[in-house]
Amino acid sequence: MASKDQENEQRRVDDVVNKIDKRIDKTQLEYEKAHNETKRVQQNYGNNTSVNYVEVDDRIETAADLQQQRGLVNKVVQSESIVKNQLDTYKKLADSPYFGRIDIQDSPDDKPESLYIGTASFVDNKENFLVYDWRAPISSIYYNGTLGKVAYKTPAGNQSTNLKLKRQFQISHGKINNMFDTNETVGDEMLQNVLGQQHDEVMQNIVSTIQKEQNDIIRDTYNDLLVVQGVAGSGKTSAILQRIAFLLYHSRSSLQADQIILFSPNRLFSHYISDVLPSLGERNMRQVTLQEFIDHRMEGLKVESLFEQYEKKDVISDEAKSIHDFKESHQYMQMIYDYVNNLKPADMAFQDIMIDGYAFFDSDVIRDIYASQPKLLKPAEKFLRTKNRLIEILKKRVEVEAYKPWVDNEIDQLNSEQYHDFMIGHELGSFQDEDDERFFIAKQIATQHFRKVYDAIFNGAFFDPYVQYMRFMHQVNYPIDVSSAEWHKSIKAFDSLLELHRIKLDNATPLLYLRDLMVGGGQNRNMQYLFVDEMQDYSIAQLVYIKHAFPNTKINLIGDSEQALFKEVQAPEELLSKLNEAFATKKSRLITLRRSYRSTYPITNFAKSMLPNGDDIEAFNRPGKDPEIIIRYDEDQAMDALIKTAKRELKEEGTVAIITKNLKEAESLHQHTYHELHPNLLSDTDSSLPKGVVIMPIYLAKGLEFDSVISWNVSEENYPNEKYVGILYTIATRAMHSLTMISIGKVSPVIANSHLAMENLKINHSM
Ligand SMILES: Nc1ncnc2c1ncn2[C@@H]1O[C@H](COP(=O)(O)OP(=O)(O)OP(=O)(O)O)[C@@H](O)[C@H]1O
Repeated sequence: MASKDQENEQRRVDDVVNKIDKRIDKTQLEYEKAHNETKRVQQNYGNNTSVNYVEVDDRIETAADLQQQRGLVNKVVQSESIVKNQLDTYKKLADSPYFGRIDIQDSPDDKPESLYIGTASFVDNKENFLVYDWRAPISSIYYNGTLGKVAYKTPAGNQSTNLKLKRQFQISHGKINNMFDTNETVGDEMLQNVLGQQHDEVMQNIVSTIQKEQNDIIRDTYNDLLVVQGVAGSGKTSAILQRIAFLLYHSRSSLQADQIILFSPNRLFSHYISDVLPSLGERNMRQVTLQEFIDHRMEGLKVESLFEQYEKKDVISDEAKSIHDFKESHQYMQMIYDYVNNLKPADMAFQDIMIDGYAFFDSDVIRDIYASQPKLLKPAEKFLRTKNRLIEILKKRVEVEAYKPWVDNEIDQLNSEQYHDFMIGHELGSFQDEDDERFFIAKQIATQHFRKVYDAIFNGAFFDPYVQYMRFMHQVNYPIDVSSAEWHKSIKAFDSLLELHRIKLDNATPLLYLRDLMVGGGQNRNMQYLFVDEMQDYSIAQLVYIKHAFPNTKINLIGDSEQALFKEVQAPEELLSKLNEAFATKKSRLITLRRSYRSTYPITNFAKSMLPNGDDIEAFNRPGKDPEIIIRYDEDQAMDALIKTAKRELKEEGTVAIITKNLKEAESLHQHTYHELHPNLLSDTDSSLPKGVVIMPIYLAKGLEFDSVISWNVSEENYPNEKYVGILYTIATRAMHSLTMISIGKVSPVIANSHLAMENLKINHSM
């Protein structure tokens, strides 16, 4: 490219940066003004909150005043934060104002127009767009179109134009470091550059190099269910984060960041992606792991984690596995739904509400109240009405009780301080006579006495969801390959675990579903978008429950069936049809990403050769060294090799991860290498990635990436058959630049049986 071009472009950059700098100065002043205003109002509010409360009238006035003040504080805080955001955005733009340029010509008679695209818009004082936000409708041409006629969507309908030039820039500190003209959607040269860099502690946005298929994911506003199946490292997570930024821009007036929820695989991952949205000028969405979500709803019970379930996977019998699969199916959830909706009051697990050793409300009374509700109401509505009725009865009972001698006795024994406490909010003389005042206190004493009953009603404690779930299991049609003995054993096991306040994960979601359907609650109707990353690790039952919990959301499920650690691979189309059925969605779309960006060409080629359908994966052409396999014949030698390799990699690469099959292995490695490597052993409670060597079981490495990966003990003994391909594939694809595998003894057939794999490997028998 002629350097003249670059000079001209640099002049434009200088000019734009100059204007941005001036805007920064102006905005800085506005910010200071807003900040001072906030301080002033807050101080004023502070003074007002210390007013005298003695007189009732004063109090009312003060409350109204305070409310007004509080409103004012919120308003100024909000304006300050808007100006602060603007300032941050301008500062980012001043460093790198844009990354793309498109020249378009609507008709041959028009002069081509040059548009520059960056992470946010910048408009000069004369309303000229010097930079277009990457999410503006016109910017989609940059990501989608090759030169020639192109179409793009606008709120007013489809438009078309002629794309004459597409140029990419790498600008930092206001200087163009690189620029390329390209006919491709976003040229590989730029990608090579970005991908060749070392791993950052946190994930970076991909705004300047979004690929066409990723752009389809990002800009979809039509479908209610979007399923993205993409090979490892194809940018699924990157694309959905960009999508969230896009949605927040697209629906600015109706969508807030906290109306979007992302289910992420673990806390490390949550931390890893936490910078992407802020780097695009947006607030982070809500994030939760499945474990946190279920634990929160299962107060009081310890729920088995996905990781614990995974650790036990190897030792489970075929029949037990059938039961497990059954409980994780859509069919099982549907059975629960049908069961709940056809349940007769006589079969409901009501229980007495007890106080002082007697049944204040007998379960039969409760049952009768429930049974007297209109037949057509949903169970949860009947339940709510039952609660209301019980409260009514309780209130009447409290009034009657207030006249009883035991209450009189208690009043007589009150000291003056206790008496005064009961009178708070009621000035002396506000009652007609002494009896009136005494009754007022008597009612409070009786209410206090029956508080437990009130709480039990309020919390729905007159219904036992665990017993109900067991009754459900007793009557359900379990799969034919499961014997009656095994099924009943599983019910017993559920019961025994419950005694210990524990529950297995495959029972947790159906139980929660049953409870919510029976008693209501558990639903957040405010949430608008649901994202589930690493969806292959979720059962359909879990997804059904999550959707039930966020009923008004558009659903986005992102995953890679080949990386299934916890269950078998499922064909994406088959999965989509199951999901469509489970969610009853009308508008759905499956987007498949086949190109893998994370790893070098040799690593991706090796990883894909382990898979039966690996040829579908397209490796991005980034050169690098061949993966290496080190074979040793006893554990000590293997450990030596591991230490040497880790030291070497630490010198050459940034982050080094030793990844194991399970926690036990990780713990043992940590112990054995501690003095030599000072590694960090990561657990599922960790929320940030330390520097240096890290050791972790594969399920904690989900969604993450490292400059160098060492896969521990890929032997036949450890990974005996193709059931383990998902684990080995996931481990290999965490590596960006370097992959080493260590085997104690014969290598796993998953690796060895793939002739391509062995051809691609550098095999090392001595070191
Ligand atoms: N268009 C792109 N431009 C630049 N980098 C990209 C692009 N797409 C993906 N990448 C990079 O590739 C790597 C993998 O991306 P990401 O983690 O989003 O993939 P993934 O499909 O979610 O992976 P996995 O399923 O293996 O966890 C990241 O380093 C990301 O920055």
